[in-house]
Amino acid sequence: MPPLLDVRQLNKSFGGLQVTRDVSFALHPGNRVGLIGPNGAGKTTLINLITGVLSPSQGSVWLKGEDVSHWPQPRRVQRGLARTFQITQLAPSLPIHRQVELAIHQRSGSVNQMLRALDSFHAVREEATQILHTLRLDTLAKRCPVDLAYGEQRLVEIALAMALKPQVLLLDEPMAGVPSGERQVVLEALDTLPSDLAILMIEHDMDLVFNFADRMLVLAEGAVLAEGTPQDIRRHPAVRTAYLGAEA
Ligand SMILES: Nc1ncnc2c1ncn2[C@@H]1O[C@H](COP(=O)(O)OP(=O)(O)OP(=O)(O)O)[C@@H](O)[C@H]1O
Repeated sequence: MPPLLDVRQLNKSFGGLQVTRDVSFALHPGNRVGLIGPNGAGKTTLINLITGVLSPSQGSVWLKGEDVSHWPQPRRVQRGLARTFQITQLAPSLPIHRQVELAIHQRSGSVNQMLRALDSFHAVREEATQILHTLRLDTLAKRCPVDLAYGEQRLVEIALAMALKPQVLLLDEPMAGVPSGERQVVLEALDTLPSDLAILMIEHDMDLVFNFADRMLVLAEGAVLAEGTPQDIRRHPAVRTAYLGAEA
């Protein structure tokens, strides 16, 4: 079976500045891969190339055996790719259950259909309830993001991504801005994600990413500096010098 996500020798330049250099890696069902690198290493650019915000200068992106390098973002979502964002993108005053329902409607293409069987609305409601339950957000279903703690808002972002039924999930700094008292809730929710989902996590919180990932990818100056198990990466001399420094 082809990988769920296959990134092949990706290169991206902005004018004379090359920010992605020959990056290749693959994700298979159940993989938990951590993507780390110093500021400006090219992590966000790589995510943008994978999701279709940017087109590669060279190289290609494959989803389930199909070259999607020039597909628009929504078509990549339909093929099983979802992402969360570094900064929360939630509608502040819409109850979270509604937001998840809307994402499900969007996935199933029914958001613009005026005449629909009541049954299908019921099914969407049930599915939204299930997603919120899995992420332990059931008690907050009727609340709006504006009334939630920041860590809870990050979980709603993950719920919205899960409503797209992805096979590959890109988590862009899920802990960004989450106060220490709320981190455990986020950690526990990440553990509830389906085991066959392939996840690529960008995260500056080293403890989190090293615990979460079974494989690490280290970017430096746009290129893959090292790849391996978290244990290998902690010991890797070039990574220690270039990135982890005193933290290693
Ligand atoms: N649209 C653009 N035009 C020109 N240069 C860009 C553009 N987007 C990113 N860059 C440059 O590409 C390099 C990589 O940026 P990128 O945001 O991908 O890094 P990053 O690893 O995500 O950094 P951070 O951890 O700070 O978010 C940086 O030098 C940045 O200034």
